[in-house]
Amino acid sequence: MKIQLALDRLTEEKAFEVTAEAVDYIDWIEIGTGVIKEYGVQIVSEMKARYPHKVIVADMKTCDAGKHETEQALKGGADITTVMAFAADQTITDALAVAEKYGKRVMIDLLGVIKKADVKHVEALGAELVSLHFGKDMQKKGQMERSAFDLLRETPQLHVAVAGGINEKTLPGVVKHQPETVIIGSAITGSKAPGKMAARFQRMVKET
Ligand SMILES: O=C([C@H](O)CO)[C@H](O)[C@H](O)COP(=O)(O)O
Repeated sequence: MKIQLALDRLTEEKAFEVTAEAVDYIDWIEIGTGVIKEYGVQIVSEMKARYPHKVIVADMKTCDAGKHETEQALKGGADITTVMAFAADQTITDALAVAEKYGKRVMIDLLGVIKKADVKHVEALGAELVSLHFGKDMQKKGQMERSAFDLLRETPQLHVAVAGGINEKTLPGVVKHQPETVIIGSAITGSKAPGKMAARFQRMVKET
């Protein structure tokens, strides 16, 4: 199981500082949506230049202009870019076509999706990687339900990442479902010792 470090709500300086501390214990580095909005795709390029051997995820959360935004992210150095599942079919297929051209990937963000049929639909469009996502604002009023994974029951071929308030307490419940990737943001970036915290998550993932 891989760990994707989500760099959200951080200054550029802090994002690189946290990454430097945590990088040995994580697999994928995500440049969060807000960080991209603040600094542009340039920060994705800088992260790739700094860590060429790491998979860089640009959390673009594209919901329109799929071709253009996917080009921006992947040409900018991302290995994976995110597109919202609720986007138009054309947005998703355009993004997937660009990713194929570059030999890279699109992660379809299932934020807000509640029907298995919608997951089947994005799979039918060609998606192979999705993220089960309990959003930041949703986290203000609760946490990911244990039943969240039911959404993926009819699409077992999909590669799955899981995100949304994952911390030391909730990680075991997530790991039980054996997603390929756990996306962890604030539990690492908000820690006083991000490196130690990332190492702890790595141990937990390996042991469970
Ligand atoms: O995608 C995310 C969110 O929508 C903010 O852009 C986060 O990367 C994801 O939720 C992981 O962060 P934490 O919830 O802080 O672990």
